[in-house]
Amino acid sequence: MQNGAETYRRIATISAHLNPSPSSHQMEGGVGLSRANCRAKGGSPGFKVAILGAAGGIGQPLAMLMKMNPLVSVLHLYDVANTPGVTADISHMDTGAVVRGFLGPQQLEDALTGMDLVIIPAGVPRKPGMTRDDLFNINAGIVRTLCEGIAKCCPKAIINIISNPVNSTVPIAAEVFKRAGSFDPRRLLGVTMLDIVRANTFVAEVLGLDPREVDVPVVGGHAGVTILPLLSQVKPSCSFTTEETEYLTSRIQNGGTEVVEAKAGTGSATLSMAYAAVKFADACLHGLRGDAGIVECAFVSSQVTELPFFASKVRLGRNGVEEIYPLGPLNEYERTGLEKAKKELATSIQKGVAFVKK
Ligand SMILES: NC(=O)c1ccc[n+]([C@@H]2O[C@H](COP(=O)([O-])OP(=O)(O)OC[C@H]3O[C@@H](n4cnc5c(N)ncnc54)[C@H](O)[C@@H]3O)[C@@H](O)[C@H]2O)c1
Ligand SMILES: O=C(O)C[C@H](O)C(=O)O
Repeated sequence: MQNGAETYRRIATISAHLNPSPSSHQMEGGVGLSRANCRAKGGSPGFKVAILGAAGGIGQPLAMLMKMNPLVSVLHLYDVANTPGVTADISHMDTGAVVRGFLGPQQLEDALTGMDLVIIPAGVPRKPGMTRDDLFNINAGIVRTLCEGIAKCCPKAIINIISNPVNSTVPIAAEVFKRAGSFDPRRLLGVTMLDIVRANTFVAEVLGLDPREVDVPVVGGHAGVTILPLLSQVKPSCSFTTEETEYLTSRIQNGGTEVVEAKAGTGSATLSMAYAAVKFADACLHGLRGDAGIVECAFVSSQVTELPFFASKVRLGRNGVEEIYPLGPLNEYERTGLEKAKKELATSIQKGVAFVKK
């Protein structure tokens, strides 16, 4: 038997579906706001997550996978195009998270207010022949604007930056937050998880193992020689010939280009990236929840080297990055790689900082 409140909830749901507010571009599963409020009040406890660039090649599968994450209670999908369709589609999945869509800059603040975690895959991808740095001119401005919104509306949120070039967009975000007086280095993380996912896969192939059993630390940054796999620290413990080391290092460093070339002008990695982004976001949410022993590699504000940002293993907790681990013992091949990585990283970091300061 239905009680009065339940009957009211059902009538409100049906009426919202039949009479969506024509003045509102903000979408609750494509049907209007009253249903959103109704469901959100009764919704399961969990974290509020926003995806900025949610209608893109990464954004869509990422939104789908986050809708399946039991730690997420509210999922905000923001883009400058196509969010109504993506929101309507994803909202029909019978999982716990309430989905709301936001379209265009006027709705950015609504999309961000109250968020615990903001994931940013907004921006243009590479075409064959381009470097990630070639994306700087367009993506730098996009990341700056989105981070200005974050500084205003959810300055305590954990930020996962996917937009390339990560080696510059993370420093851009940091400068924006510093200017706003809200920079907390623990809460800003560049997503390098795809490098780890690839490294685990390629190393497992060489070793004849299940990739789920393999753990390869990848440090430095997220472009070319700045992607530095530490093959001497692979778990389970193993060794590689010089030929294997060179093959694996090159394949891991060029994994993104391998996909860009295979996609022949239609974009870069989207599905494996969405998988990696969710793996990383899920680790951040487990940290936020207070789970112990959550360790992943990420590109963060760091003192592991003389550079202000560097990717290495970090422990995630209630405040984001709780601890940054040193690189551990490196062999001669890795030490040479580290010097090359640092040289390129220094330039990319400086370029990002200068972009906001100019
Ligand atoms: N960190 C990594 O490992 C990694 C991996 C793959 C791709 N990427 C990067 O992720 C970015 C997105 O790739 P994609 O394949 O999803 O591209 P895409 O073009 O398919 O999607 C990008 C989305 O961003 C949206 N967008 C553009 N400007 C925006 C703004 N101002 N605010 C909000 N949304 C905006 C677009 O409308 C589009 O929906 C690229 O920069 C790519 O290089 C990073
Ligand atoms: O390679 C790209 O441009 C996208 C991304 O950074 C990747 O590593 O796949």
